[in-house]
Formats: sequence, C-alpha cells, structure tokens
Amino acid sequence: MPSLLLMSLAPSLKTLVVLEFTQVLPLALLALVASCAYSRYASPLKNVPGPALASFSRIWLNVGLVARGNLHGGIMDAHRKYGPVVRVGPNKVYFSDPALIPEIYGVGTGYRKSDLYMMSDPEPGHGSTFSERSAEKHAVLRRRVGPAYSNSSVLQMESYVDALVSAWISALSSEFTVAKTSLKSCDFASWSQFLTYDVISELAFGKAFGFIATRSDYKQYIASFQQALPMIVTMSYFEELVKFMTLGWVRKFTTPSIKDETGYGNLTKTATDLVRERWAKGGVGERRDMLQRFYEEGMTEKEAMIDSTLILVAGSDSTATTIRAAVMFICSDPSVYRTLKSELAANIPRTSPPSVVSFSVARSLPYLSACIKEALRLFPPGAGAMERVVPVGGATLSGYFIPENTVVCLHPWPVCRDKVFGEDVDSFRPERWLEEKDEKRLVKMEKTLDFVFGAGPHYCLGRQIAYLELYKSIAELFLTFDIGLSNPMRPWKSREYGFFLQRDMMVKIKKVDG
Ligand code: HEM
Repeated sequence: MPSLLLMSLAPSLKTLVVLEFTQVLPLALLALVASCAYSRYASPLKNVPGPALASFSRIWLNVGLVARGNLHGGIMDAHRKYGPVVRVGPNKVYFSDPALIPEIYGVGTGYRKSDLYMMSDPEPGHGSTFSERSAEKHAVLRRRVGPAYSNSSVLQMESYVDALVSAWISALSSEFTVAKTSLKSCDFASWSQFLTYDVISELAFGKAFGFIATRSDYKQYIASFQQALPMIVTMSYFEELVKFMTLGWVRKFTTPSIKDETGYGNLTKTATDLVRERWAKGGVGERRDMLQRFYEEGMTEKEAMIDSTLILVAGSDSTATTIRAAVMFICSDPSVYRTLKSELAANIPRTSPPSVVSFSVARSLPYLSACIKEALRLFPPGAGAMERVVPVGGATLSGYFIPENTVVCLHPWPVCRDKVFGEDVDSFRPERWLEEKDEKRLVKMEKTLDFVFGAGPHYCLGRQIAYLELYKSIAELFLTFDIGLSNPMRPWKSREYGFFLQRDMMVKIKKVDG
C-alpha cells in the first residue's frame, strides 16, 4: 500500500524537484558570479597584484600548482612575474621579502597557523606539535617534546648515527661496487631514504626499522607514503572538504588502517605499539632515546603516539631530499666536486677499521659546510606553504594593508633566491659562502637561509638531527666513493607535495683508490 501511494505521488514530486532545481540553479549561479565579482573588484585585496583567476577562485593555486606537484615552481614564477607580493587566492597573499619573517612568524606576533594544517591532524581535535593551530596548546606540546631534540640530547646519540652511516656505506659498497669497479647503477633516491628512515627510527625508538639491513623499502613505508601524499596534500588546500573528511564515519574510508600489513597504516601501528609498550614499562627503554625523554617530560601516551609518528614523517623525507640535492649539485660541477674531495681527503684521515667522521670535525670543514648550505638554499626540501592567518586589526605588509583573517605566507623557495645571496641566485656556487667579506651581509645570508627550517614558535625541532645526518652522510659518501650521475640530463624524477617525491636518481659509484 505505501508503495502504491508513493508511485501515485512520484510524478508530482518529480515536477516539484525539477521546478525547485530550475529556480535554485540561476540563483546559485547569480550568487557565485556576485561573489567572484566582489572578490575581483571590491575586496580589500583588489589592488594586490597576481593572476586574474586567483583573485576570485582557488583553482589557480589548488589545481594549477598544488595538484600538479609544483607549488614551489609556480610560486617562484608568480613572484618573478608580479613582484614580492602576490595574491594567490581570493583570501590569500604570498610574500617573498625575508624582512617579513619576524612579523609573520615571530614569537608573540599573533599570526596562527591556517586551516591548511588541519589535514595533518592525526585525529580530529588532536593536533601534533607540527599541526596544532592553537598557540597555547602548541606551546605546551613544544615544551614537552623540546628536550628530546636539544643539542645535547642529539649529540649524546651521535654514536648511533655513526653505526648506521657506517652500515649504509658498507651496504652501498657491497651492493654496487666490487674490487673498485662499479657494477650496476644505484637508485640513490631510495638509498638516501633508507638511511634517514633508519636513523630517525633509531633515535626515536632506540631501534632502526631495518631499511639498510634489508636493503629495501621496509614494509613499503616509502612507497605507500609517496602514493598517498599527492591526494592528501591537494585536499588539504580545500579546507571545507577536510572538515567533511575528518568526520568519524568518513575517516574510516580515507585513513589507512592500522590493520594493514604494510604501508602507512602499518607505520602508524608500529609507532603506536612501540609507545604503548614503552609506557607500560614506565618509559624506560634500553637506552635514553627520544621516546624515553618524551615520557620524562610528562607526555601522555596519546601525545607520544602522535608525535612519534610525526617524527618519522618529518624526519626522513626532508633530510633525504637534501642529501640527494647535494649529491646532484656536487656531481654536476667538476670544480665543486674536485674541491670537496680534496678538502675531505686532506682533513679526514682514513682509519682501519674505518670510523665515521665526527660531527665536530665535519662541521669545521668550510667547503663541505658551504656545499650543504648551498644545497639547502637552492633546493629547500620543505616546500609546503607555511601559511599563517593575519590577526585582529589587520597589518600593513610590504606596503599593502592586509585585513585580519587573510591567509599570508612566505615560501622558502623565493625567499632563498633573495638578492641578499647575490646576482647568480639560481646557480649552485658554494663559494658565495666563503668569499663574502661583509660580515653583516653574511649574517643576513645565514639568517635568510635558516628560514628553510621555518621560524619562531614553529621553528624546526629536528634541525640539529638533520645537520648531523647531512654532514656525516655527505662527507662519508665523497670520501669513500667516486660518484657520477648515470643520466645527467635527467638526474631524477621529482614532484613536490610539500615534501619532494623523488625517484630514479641513478648514480654510478666506485670505491676511491687508496
Ligand atoms: C633538512 C631537513 C629539514 C628541514 C628543511 C625541515 C624543515 C622544517 C620546517 C620548515 C618546519 C616548520 C613548518 C611550519 O612552520 O609549518 C619544520 C618543523 C618541524 N620539524 Fe623539520 N625539517 C627538517 C628535518 C627535520 C627532522 C630530522 C625532524 C625530526 C627528527 C624534524 C622535525 C620537525 C618538527 C617536530 C617540526 C614541528 C615544530 C613545531 O611546529 O613546533 N624536522 N621543519
């Protein structure tokens, strides 16, 4: 009976729906056109230069740049075309003048992280040290995790990094060189990350996952991250979609499961299990690793689970990208290559059995330091937009009044090509760090470069760990091997989604004589 009634009502319902739709559609279109016209011609940002499409739509940024894996390149081009201030969206303005770093990123200036970071929350309402948008909650988290990253704790863990760098060099040697002759090309894109993943898991949990030992992408953590990242990052720019996706029932379909045998879900499970085990033992591990320090600072089990997963992600890709970039740039310039090799050979005696160069010795080598700085400058590995929200009252930035709640950002790629570095900013020239006689300018160069690690309350906590790995791995690589790019015309395949997804970086390696 009810179905008969429904059937008799169906035609009139259909007419009603069609009528409603034909009436609503023009109204919706009108509202859309009015909102685009307002954004383009009447918004307080109407005079800020930028692409016309970006002034009324997010398509230019979100689809044209982010979804195509080239935010850093597109933003650099936009600054070249429009100058130091660019309107990249209806409510977004990006800047390139490093003088704005203290204002936008400084301590206590009131600029909070934008909703772009929401997608990085491991759970709705539970931000990590990286994704937390409330300044108060972030300060509490940062106080608790800070000691684990301090210079002294990092230096206490140097011997564990040495053991892994040594195992990495031996593995490269036995896999790719025999009797000083190169055998097969090495995919250095993967091998650089085998090292950084093992180092970070060793420092965080007191136990390397086993990328070097298995000479493989252990449980496909790297592959699964690379597969998931483009979609996650592109969606994070559509904040309304993220709000929908974080609803409990939707998350079930969008988040990798901890029941997975491999991939990112399994990585989360591994970190979660290790934290649970450790908290059950009162925080005490076999040695005083980062997890133990988290426990000592009063972190809850949940906070530690969230932040230890963050370390694995934040601490492996960025450092691996810098190792790759350094190798690529050094191998592409014969004069840089020769100068670096001579400096290393002259200052680091080879011992038997071989020992890994100490951080203090490696840091004292001027040419090695200049190469690392130049690699970070020319190829900042953290290429995600560090967006912030203008506080109440608005602000005047680079001569434009920017109203409150506008999203603003300085992107490290254009910042690292600022004129303070000289005329030839697009060249890899380590000498620029050694020839500069003007002390003040050198300090300004150092400070500007440091922005690759962010600034202010969100300044990178893992900077010292990154440097420890960079100095040791690059010194040991060029001391032990002669290295050449297999395909200098196309050294790697690279796309960027905040992190760089790089593969097929084929290199030939040969043991150095002597
Ligand atoms: C060359 C290597 C690295 C670069 C260029 C880099 C860059 C950055 C940048 C730019 C930020 C600030 C992001 C923002 O404000 O949105 C950041 C934050 C962070 N980084 Fe790194 N990072 C590197 C290595 C590492 C390593 C090795 C670790 C961990 C062991 C790490 C852990 C973190 C954490 C926990 C934060 C969040 C800090 C906070 O918001 O309070 N990073 N990093």
